[in-house]
Amino acid sequence: MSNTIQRAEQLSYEEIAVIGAGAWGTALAAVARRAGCSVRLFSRDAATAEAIVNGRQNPRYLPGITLPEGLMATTSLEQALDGAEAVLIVTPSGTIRTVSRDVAQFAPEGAPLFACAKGIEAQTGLLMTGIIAEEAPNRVLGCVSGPTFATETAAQQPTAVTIACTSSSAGPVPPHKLAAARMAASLTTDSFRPYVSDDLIGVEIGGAVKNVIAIACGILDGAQFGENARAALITRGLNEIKELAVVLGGRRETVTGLSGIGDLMLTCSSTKSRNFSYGRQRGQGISEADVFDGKPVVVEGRENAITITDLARRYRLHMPICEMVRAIVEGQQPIGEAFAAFWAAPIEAEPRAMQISITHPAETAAQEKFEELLP
Ligand SMILES: NC(=O)C1=CN([C@@H]2O[C@H](COP(=O)(O)OP(=O)(O)OC[C@H]3O[C@@H](n4cnc5c(N)ncnc54)[C@H](O)[C@@H]3O)[C@@H](O)[C@H]2O)C=CC1
Ligand SMILES: O=C(CO)COP(=O)(O)O
Repeated sequence: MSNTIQRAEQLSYEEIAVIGAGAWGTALAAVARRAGCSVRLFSRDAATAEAIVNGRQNPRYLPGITLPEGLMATTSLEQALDGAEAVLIVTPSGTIRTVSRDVAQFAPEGAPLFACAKGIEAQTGLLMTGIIAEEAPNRVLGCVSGPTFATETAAQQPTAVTIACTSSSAGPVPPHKLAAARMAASLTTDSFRPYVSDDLIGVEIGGAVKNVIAIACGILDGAQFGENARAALITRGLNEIKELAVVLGGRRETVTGLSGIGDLMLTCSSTKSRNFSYGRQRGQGISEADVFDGKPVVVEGRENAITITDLARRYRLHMPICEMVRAIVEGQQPIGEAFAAFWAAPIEAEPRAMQISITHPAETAAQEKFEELLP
């Protein structure tokens, strides 16, 4: 056993509750269990809970992966949270308000709550921890984010994440710093490596915006625009993440970390990503109704293209890639037209955000070119 893991064991939480037994909740629960914690995983589906406890499998979300021994699962939220020293909330971003309201009822006082979903709420424009702060006040809040496909993490392939925390109170050891360090220790194994940060906003913005950029990259891939274009979108997308993070009070350098460029690179270049796959299918000409053969799949960037651009507009910040994805998912513009408008933006200094101009002379030619390439 390495020194790092021995040190981590001393700081680690003993009892952790994980809320949400989908792909990522189950993978994180498995990591915490392998790191030596006692873990109770809440599943709203009885068959999933039963399969985890008795078969060490989650056949619906992580087929073929053997989970660690002793991982408990339950359909009772109260039981999952009973005695928990820390809680990981791992349901899709659109459910975080109701889930955290329920969690607040049963989570022991003082237990920090960590958001593991990626997104921004419609109407309020709040990040995940902002929502949790409203529903579960007076708690230390944190998030776990980074380049992490659940299947790889659950199969114990090397994975690194950022854990960020904040709290309003201070002390000799600020409680949020301690919580971040303790959660990092609780998730440290030979294959899982957390890094800590105190820039909650910067970390959460990276996770939310990268899903939208991944849709854009998927569309390009599906329409066979080539890899030069993808590299350009990733780079310009990183700029959009940075601009929004900074405007909201996050730090520029966080964007160059795991939760920023790390997650952006991963999600924008792999069909393991649901957001990238969704975009790819749309780029191949598959209609909104027929993507994923009509099956319900969590594609947060679709909704977040709207929530993020709404938020950016409030701050008079222009996010051209997110605006383009919004125009496509809302059906305001056909894909070729939306890309052409984006691509024909006036030339300006590279570090600045690009501006869309509907009068740019290159627009018509670019639009024709893109329409030619599209199916
Ligand atoms: N799958 C992945 O590789 C990763 C996912 N994430 C994030 O984790 C979050 C969850 O995603 P996944 O686990 O992949 O989704 P998933 O679709 O695999 O599972 C979602 C789970 O949440 C449960 N759920 C939905 N609504 C609920 C509610 N109201 N109460 C209790 N449980 C509820 C579902 O029953 C299901 O078990 C998302 O925000 C996603 O962005 C983050 C990193 C990696
Ligand atoms: O967040 C993820 C990887 O870090 C998972 O991405 P998708 O939701 O696109 O599958």
